[in-house]
Amino acid sequence: MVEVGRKYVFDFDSTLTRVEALDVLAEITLKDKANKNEIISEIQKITNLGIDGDISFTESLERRIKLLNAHRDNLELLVSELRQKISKSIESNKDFFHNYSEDIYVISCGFKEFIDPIVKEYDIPSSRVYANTFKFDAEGFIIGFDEANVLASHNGKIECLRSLKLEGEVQVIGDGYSDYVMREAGIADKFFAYTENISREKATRKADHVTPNLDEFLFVNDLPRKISYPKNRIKILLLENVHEAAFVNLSNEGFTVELVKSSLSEEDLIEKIKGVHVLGIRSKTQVTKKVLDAADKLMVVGAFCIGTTQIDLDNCRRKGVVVFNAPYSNTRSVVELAIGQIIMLMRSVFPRSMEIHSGQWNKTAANSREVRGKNLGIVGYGNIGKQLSVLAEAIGMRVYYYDVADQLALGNAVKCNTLEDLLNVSDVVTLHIDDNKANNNFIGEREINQMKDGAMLINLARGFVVDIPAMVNGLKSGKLGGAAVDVYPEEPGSNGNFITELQGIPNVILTPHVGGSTEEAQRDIANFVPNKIMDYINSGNTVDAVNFPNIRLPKQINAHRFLHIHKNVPGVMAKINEVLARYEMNITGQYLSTDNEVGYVISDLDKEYNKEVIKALKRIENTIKFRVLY
Ligand SMILES: NC(=O)c1ccc[n+]([C@@H]2O[C@H](COP(=O)([O-])OP(=O)(O)OC[C@H]3O[C@@H](n4cnc5c(N)ncnc54)[C@H](O)[C@@H]3O)[C@@H](O)[C@H]2O)c1
Ligand SMILES: O=C(O)CC[C@@H](O)C(=O)O
Repeated sequence: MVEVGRKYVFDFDSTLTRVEALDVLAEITLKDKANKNEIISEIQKITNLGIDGDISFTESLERRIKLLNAHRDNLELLVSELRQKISKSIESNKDFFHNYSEDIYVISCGFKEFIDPIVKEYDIPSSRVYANTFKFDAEGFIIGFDEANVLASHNGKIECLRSLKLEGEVQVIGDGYSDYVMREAGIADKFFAYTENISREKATRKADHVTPNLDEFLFVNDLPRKISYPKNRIKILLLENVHEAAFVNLSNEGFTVELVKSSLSEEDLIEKIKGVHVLGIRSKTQVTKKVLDAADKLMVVGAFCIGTTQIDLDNCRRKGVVVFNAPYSNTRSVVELAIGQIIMLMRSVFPRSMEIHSGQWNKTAANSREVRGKNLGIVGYGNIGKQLSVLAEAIGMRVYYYDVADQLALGNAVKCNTLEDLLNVSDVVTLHIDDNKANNNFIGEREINQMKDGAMLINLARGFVVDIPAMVNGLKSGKLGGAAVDVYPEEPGSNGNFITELQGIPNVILTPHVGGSTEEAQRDIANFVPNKIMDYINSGNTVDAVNFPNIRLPKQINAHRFLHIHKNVPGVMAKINEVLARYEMNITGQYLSTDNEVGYVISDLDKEYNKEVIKALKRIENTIKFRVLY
């Protein structure tokens, strides 16, 4: 045991449990009352006034007990409900209460009738629980409390703790001002404001340390704990207005998350990335070598989109930074937009719409054609190209496709052996090739000339795949009958002014890179990518990482997990096992995956370990990153 003589004084309501017990009791006793909600909110109001010290505690207790109208028989159900409502990190660190039982006290203004049975399961005996007791009438109704108990009076916790005459450093852990006062009175040495369930400004402002969970408390005290590094210490920076569900998902997991609406320039990101463990971006933010060099803590980059060429994937890998993306979430959205654009272009809807906006009625069938029976050329038959193929056939189009990879035709789609074959035959050409830099100016003057006269060109892939001046010439000369462009060689980092040579050309639909920007897609991405991030941080899983050896692992129970990322050179694995053997660690599972440059080894170990083993593992030559999970 680390610190001899230190004493830990815990509050009960909203600290050891996620709730205020009297609120739960109110739910039980008032469940059949018509005005239940009103009474409960009145009780909560009174509870908060008492906790923050705005009314005397005695008054708060008296008023609540009257409103509660509870009976002794209700207490059994209350205890069983409270058992389900132990704070998450208290529950996961039950061993701490077991191992330090002698040094742990509960001082609460709640009631022993429900606190004792709960904390007993955490090895805190009734003799170290200081709390109020109820008074019952002859029929068993709760009619009051023992007024002689110091805890029934204002700031009673001070007197209670004083009377205990505890020796050694006394640390108080609680959510309320009434816990802080013990520190203010000089009887406790430190006050930890416990915010896992509620954050009370009055308590956090005064605290020596704000602890969002027990993991953090154990971490700062260097005490044994369930997870080696508290999640609240993991900083996540989300840029480019990613869907707020991502913020909610990651915050609920306990991480510290910051949301920024726009992308950041390289210079600003270099400044901001310091201390960040996880970076979330979309297509605009460039994660360059310089950014990575400035990133002292970075473990993961989450691309909340499909494309990843904005990220220096190789340098990420070399630095042990794992990159995830969302390869499927927005594909349907892009496909639906493509279908809409095909129809709008073929019917010349935008010129007709522009005319009428400027006060002109031009009812005509010129340049207005059905899509039924027309040839659609899909370039890039991947996740988007294939879905589009199916939907386009469903509205009667004949689909041709071209892909550098050997892709199986869906439905009646016809595979073209060359791009030229596809361009020659298509009434509409739509681009869905990936964001590989080799695709720069993939469609230029030569390719446009290979298209049918008056054919349409759609680019929903990446701006740089089309030579814009060639496209402009094609449109102005009439070679192209129209175009829809969603992506541009240079796109702004945030909303505002934007100039392109394509502006003002008839039958050209311009959208600001919104192919994947639907509520459905963004919400799906905001679940998908955070899940990947959490899985990596919590278990070490790298399944679906775009730049890293993939390992899928079960969550380990009752084991320690060491994650070792190293340069893939001969002998590292042997050295890892040599160190583990030297420290007599028993390996219960070991997983290795490598690529040309990097090796990723996960070792599960079944016993308490000497901290020196960690230093020794970090010292192994060619180590890139090392992390202990639990
Ligand atoms: N506009 C938007 O908002 C938006 C949204 C999502 C995706 N995208 C972009 O759409 C594109 C397609 O996405 P996906 O998920 O279908 O990708 P994918 O990787 O599943 O498919 C791309 C296909 O293109 C093929 N390909 C690559 N280069 C080629 C070339 N030179 N010639 C022929 N085929 C080639 C690949 O073999 C692959 O089959 C990507 O560039 C992506 O970034 C844009
Ligand atoms: O949302 C974005 O910024 C990019 C959308 C799209 O281009 C993608 O790569 O998924």
